[in-house]
Amino acid sequence: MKKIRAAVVGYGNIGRFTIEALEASKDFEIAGVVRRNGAENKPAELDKYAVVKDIAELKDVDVAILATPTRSCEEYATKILAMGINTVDSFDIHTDIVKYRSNLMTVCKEHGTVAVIAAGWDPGSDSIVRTLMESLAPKGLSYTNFGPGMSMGHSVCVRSKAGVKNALSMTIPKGEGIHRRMVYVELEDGASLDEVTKAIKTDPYFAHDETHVFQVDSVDDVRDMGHGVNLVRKGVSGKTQNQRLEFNMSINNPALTAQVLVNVARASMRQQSGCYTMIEIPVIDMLPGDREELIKKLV
Ligand SMILES: NC(=O)C1=CN([C@@H]2O[C@H](COP(=O)(O)OP(=O)(O)OC[C@H]3O[C@@H](n4cnc5c(N)ncnc54)[C@H](OP(=O)(O)O)[C@@H]3O)[C@@H](O)[C@H]2O)C=CC1
Ligand SMILES: N[C@@H](CCCC(=O)C(=O)O)C(=O)O
Repeated sequence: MKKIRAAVVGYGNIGRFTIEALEASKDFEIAGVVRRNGAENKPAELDKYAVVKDIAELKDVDVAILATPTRSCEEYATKILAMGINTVDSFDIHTDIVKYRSNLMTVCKEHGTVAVIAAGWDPGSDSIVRTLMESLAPKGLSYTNFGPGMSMGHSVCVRSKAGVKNALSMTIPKGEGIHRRMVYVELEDGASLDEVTKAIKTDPYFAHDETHVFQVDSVDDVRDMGHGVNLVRKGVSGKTQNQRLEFNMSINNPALTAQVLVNVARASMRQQSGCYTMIEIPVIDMLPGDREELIKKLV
């Protein structure tokens, strides 16, 4: 059976774990890795792969897995979809997803391609769990409680601020879906902690949460990429009250995100052209293998 040829765009945390997830998936082959500086300082583990500056240098790519900062996803996706290549990403600014979907929908329809967006674990697999819980108890309240753990999106956001050399943003659950952000920054020489703190606290990633910023000598010394979630819903099925539903997971954040990206890359090959979030795709399309075998095993 023909393998799906995937390119990985961006080789940071999610990019590294995406290569591992692709290597572990028998139905994929790696077309190459796209990096801003191409093959310059190519890491040893990428020896057997093409590392290029532009995806146009790779042959027969079916799907590009965007492992870039969320704020760069739209630019990469728009360009790559227009080349006739599907894209998947883990865009995680919840309030901008509807607009992003609408923008990419137009590009996908014009070029006959598929984009799967907001496909990590939150947004992503948690979105599917929230949808399922809401269907099981249509009236009621759901809460998504993260961590404690490292938010990759918030850490990327802090690293993009002037004067920041490296950063870690920890998400601390305060209950009922409210979180505190504990941010650890390593500063460039001469950078002002006050100015960096102001830039962080006014960014939409942080503006709505209690946020504390601390300067450290080495982010590497304090970083741990573990994270997790506790999703709860208490509600009403039909006319019956007090239905309590819960989903928990404790994970390595980039490893889980990368696995989801590979799953939706596979699913992208099975959809009509258009832009999708994970709740719009049949979950079975995310798994490899024969459909009837999967039904026999899982249903
Ligand atoms: N939905 C979800 O559940 C989750 C979503 N995410 C999202 O994944 C994103 C990536 O996280 P992570 O892998 O930790 O980030 P990293 O900073 O480690 O990696 C991003 C990579 O993208 C490339 N890149 C392209 N454009 C830029 C740019 N303008 N600035 C910096 N790097 C750029 C770089 O690779 P190169 O140098 O090779 O070009 C860089 O290493 C986050 O922004 C987050 O929003 C993460 C976890 C969960
Ligand atoms: N999008 C998150 C994953 C979900 C956890 C989260 O949103 C948080 O810790 O704030 C991430 O980038 O790590």
